[in-house]
Amino acid sequence: MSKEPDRLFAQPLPQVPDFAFNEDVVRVFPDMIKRSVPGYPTIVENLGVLAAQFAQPNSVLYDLGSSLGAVTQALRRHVRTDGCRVIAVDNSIAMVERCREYLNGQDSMFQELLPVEVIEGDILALQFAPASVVALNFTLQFIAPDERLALLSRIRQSLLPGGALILSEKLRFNDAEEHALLTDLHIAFKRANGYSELEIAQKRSAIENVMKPDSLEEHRERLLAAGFSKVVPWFQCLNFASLIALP
Ligand SMILES: Nc1ncnc2c1ncn2[C@@H]1O[C@H](C[S@+](CC[C@H]([NH3+])C(=O)[O-])CC(=O)[O-])[C@@H](O)[C@H]1O
Ligand SMILES: O=C(O)C(=O)Cc1ccccc1
Repeated sequence: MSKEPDRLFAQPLPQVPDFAFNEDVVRVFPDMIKRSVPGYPTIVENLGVLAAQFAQPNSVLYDLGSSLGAVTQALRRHVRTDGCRVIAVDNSIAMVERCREYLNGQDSMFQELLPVEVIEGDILALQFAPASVVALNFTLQFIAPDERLALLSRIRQSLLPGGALILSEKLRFNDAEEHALLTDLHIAFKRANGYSELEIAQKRSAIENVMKPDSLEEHRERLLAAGFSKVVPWFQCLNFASLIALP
């Protein structure tokens, strides 16, 4: 994957455009997500470990909003269950092209990886096959809030017994003090990773219209409303968390 550093918001912009997963973002994405999301490498690596516990024979593992395929590759490395295959889906053409290149490269270096198909498409329009693992790793927060319940319900319907949805998201907090503290600590994390005050401010204004985080309580209630029976948080670092939802 590209090692180009993220300097997308380093210069003052007369008007900060809404954030989009375009070519410019794709080029710097691995650096951007690692320096912006506390715990990201831990979440991705352990998603593979978790998935191996839920994978059922002859089923599909979905990586929804796959970006450059980091989660897909963790699934392919850890899951050894017979007859499993991974379907990665993203609606950014730029992401999908680079994702296919990356995964092809991995195929030429390692044997025994699960087969994978990378689909360019909207996860809201996807026809789900019977699935044992569905990963939504920092993707639901970019889906329009009024579409989220229907999407989770369709995922729930596609899940096989013994399977799981793994949902990672940036969190918002209903308690104003808790929200302010964790937001400040996230800014400190970004600063410690070399982002300037200008970069932090411009990125914040770029994402505010396109990325709408929910609280942990909202996630839990919506997952239960979608038909999941149990919601178990397994990771939190500052205002970023990952949940296991069981069918
Ligand atoms: N409706 C949609 N349909 C398909 N894809 C979508 C949609 N909306 C957004 N996306 C895609 O969801 C991804 C979200 S990034 C996921 C990181 C990855 N999971 C990772 O673990 O590296 C999260 C982030 O950058 O914070 C982008 O690639 C979008 O194009
Ligand atoms: O950068 C941030 O503040 C975030 O909340 C995370 C993020 C990471 C990558 C793309 C968009 C948002």
